[in-house]
Amino acid sequence: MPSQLWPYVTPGIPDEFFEHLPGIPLTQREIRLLLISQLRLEPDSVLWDIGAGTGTIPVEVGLLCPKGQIIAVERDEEVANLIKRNCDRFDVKNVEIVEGSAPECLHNIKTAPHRVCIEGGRPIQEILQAVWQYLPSSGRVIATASNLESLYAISQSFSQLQARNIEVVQSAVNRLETRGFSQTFAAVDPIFILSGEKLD
Ligand SMILES: C[S@@+](CC[C@H](N)C(=O)[O-])C[C@H]1O[C@@H](n2cnc3c(N)ncnc32)[C@H](O)[C@@H]1O
Repeated sequence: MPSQLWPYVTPGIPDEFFEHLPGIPLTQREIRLLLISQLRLEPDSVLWDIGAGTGTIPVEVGLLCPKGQIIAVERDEEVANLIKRNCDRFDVKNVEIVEGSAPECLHNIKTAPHRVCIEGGRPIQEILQAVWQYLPSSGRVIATASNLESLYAISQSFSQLQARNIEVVQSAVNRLETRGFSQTFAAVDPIFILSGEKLD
């Protein structure tokens, strides 16, 4: 049953459709689309979204893969409640919210992941190493970096974990905005998206 708020089968929900709290990060639409495409989801994939924030990824993936299962991990209680409200807003039923800090809370999750999205989870190297223990062969991890230190940390971890088929993409997105009397292109913050697979 498609959501009334987003009745389309394609992802790409406008940012302003989500409930958004001041100071709580939200992955902007075009970046979200890149992340979702890199996840290479199957209809029944189990996705762990670590550092789920406003919950835009669980909502989009929940609508895209109604037979899949999304585990949204978020350390902040107020933000975890926001994820729940955003899932309710889009009538998404296949998201379980785990409130806790990764990597410590990961052992509470009952279902192993086929795909893992790590966005903003700190400490990133420890999270990646922990996630790798739960990931089955052919499982896939994507992680984002907004600065050189995170880019290096993720890249080094992938190398230590012997991740295969590594890809790195940097976004460059501009949106037309009205500023005063002008129509101006404004840059969406660029981000690196790294992906790697576990192949035994
Ligand atoms: C960049 S935001 C994610 C935005 C999200 N993808 C969205 O679209 O709304 C990162 C989130 O990760 C959470 N976080 C950071 N470190 C964490 C950790 N170790 N365990 C769980 N959550 C964490 C923060 O509280 C924050 O809400």
